Amino acid sequence: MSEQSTVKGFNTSASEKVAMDLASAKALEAKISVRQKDLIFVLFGAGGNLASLKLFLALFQSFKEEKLPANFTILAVDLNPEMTSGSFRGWVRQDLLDKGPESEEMAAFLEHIVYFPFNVLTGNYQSLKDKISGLETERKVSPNRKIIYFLSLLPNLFEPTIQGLGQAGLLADENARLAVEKPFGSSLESAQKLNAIILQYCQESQIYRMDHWLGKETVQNLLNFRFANGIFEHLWSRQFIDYIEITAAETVLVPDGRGYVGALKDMVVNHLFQLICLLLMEPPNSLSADDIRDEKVKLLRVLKADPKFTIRGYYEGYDRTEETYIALKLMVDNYRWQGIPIYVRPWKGAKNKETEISAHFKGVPSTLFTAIPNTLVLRLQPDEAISLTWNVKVPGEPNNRQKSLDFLYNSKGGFEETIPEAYQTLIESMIEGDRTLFVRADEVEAQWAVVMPILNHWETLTINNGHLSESDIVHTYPVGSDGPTAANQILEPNHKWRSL
Ligand SMILES: NC(=O)C1=CN([C@@H]2O[C@H](COP(=O)(O)OP(=O)(O)OC[C@H]3O[C@@H](n4cnc5c(N)ncnc54)[C@H](OP(=O)(O)O)[C@@H]3O)[C@@H](O)[C@H]2O)C=CC1
Ligand SMILES: O=C1O[C@H](COP(=O)(O)O)[C@@H](O)[C@H](O)[C@H]1O
Repeated sequence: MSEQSTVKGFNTSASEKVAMDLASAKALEAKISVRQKDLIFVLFGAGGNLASLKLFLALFQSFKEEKLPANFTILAVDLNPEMTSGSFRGWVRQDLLDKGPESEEMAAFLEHIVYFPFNVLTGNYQSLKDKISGLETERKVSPNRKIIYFLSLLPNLFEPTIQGLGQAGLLADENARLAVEKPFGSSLESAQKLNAIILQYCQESQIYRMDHWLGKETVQNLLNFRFANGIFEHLWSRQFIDYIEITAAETVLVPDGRGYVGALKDMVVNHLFQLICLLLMEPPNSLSADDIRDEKVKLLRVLKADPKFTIRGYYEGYDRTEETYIALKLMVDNYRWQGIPIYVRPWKGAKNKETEISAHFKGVPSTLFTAIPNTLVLRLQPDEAISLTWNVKVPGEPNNRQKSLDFLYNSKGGFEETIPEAYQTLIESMIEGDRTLFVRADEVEAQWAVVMPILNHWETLTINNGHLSESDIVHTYPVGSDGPTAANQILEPNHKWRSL
């Protein structure tokens, strides 16, 4: 009989324990190897929103958890020529204090930041190169250090920056990595152009295209949910599922700043398509970055959008043109999913922030019971959870009542671990050189190809011909609502949006 011990409430056999010990030893080995290789993290747009909201916090958290190399420097690049390393550190310090308590590690972390004023459009990249060489000497950085160029810039600055870095020879270095924030282009053509420019100067293996949703634990958990549990995968097809619904409701309104591109380009062509891929793709041959991405691309190539099944909206009081709401009916033209609608609807100005996937199962034949079909809800944020509705007999009555069986992804569900911020996970993966959570060039292009029929159709619309169909009108909706009611028109009979 095998020796049993209890780990977090589960019985664990000796062989399972050995496997767990080996996994922890491997993780420790990876951590040690990351800490031993020096790092220069060149952050373009270091004074911007994303840096302030997420990036410095993520870097600081990794620093506290000793997941950054012992010798690392953050070269913070931004426009302001008045700023010095001292004043910039003060800005970052205040930013961190706005989000959490003072801690003894903060001063030590800030010492690793050096500010460099540089205009990516007009600057001389040789001066950036010299700055980096100077830091390497000053800070005794080893010649085989890693260097990450992280473009936290508005998209119109990606191409000139990559060209500048490339022409200065900064990307030719085999230890150089390039991280590019979304959006990757604004159409298939522009995405192809951006990819071509990137690939002119780098190998695909050096590139980390960021979609921060891939760093979310609940998004990663989609693979575990599907491929580590025997029960659902057998039901995961057109035979048992009636339709799938993805809701991404945000309370925030469109920020005043620049760069909002509308719900389709901002949310669907990256975050929501990534969810759809992980949810519907075939099992990958392995968990390697390329095996997973191969399956995602295969799925994207059969994902179909139709402008006729699209509803656009913007919230009342909005004074710009890009839609703040979109609802789409998508179809997957393959053996497993043919005929099953995938409805998606992201919007801003919702009552609550909620991101969830609902798989609505087919009902039972109605000869014995009247029952509500089962729904499996994967709740990605906030209050991460998995919930299954089922029908149960009401005591003393012949009827059924719908109940739900809930698993909470927190301490109540048996997880004491804190869920890391997506950007922390992504930055650590990038340092380790693991590209699983990043988007490949062909994946980006396949994503854009799905929505091109919609974008092309929108281009051809003449707004004032008086005969616009529902799918061509941009509907309004009140802030705090579930979006325009016109979204019901793209649903097939007996399908319903879940109410929030
Ligand atoms: N904010 C967010 O929550 C998210 C953002 N993203 C993506 O991250 C990227 C950055 O977004 P965000 O931080 O919001 O943008 P911001 O405009 O806030 O930040 C960009 C920074 O770059 C600076 N900058 C502008 N022009 C130049 C230049 N020519 N040379 C050097 N620096 C320059 C800006 O300075 P100045 O302000 O003085 O112009 C600013 O500090 C975008 O691609 C966005 O789509 C992705 C996910 C979420
Ligand atoms: O990339 C983006 O994502 C956010 C939503 O991300 P979340 O982590 O807060 O769920 C969205 O508000 C923003 O418009 C978009 O660019």
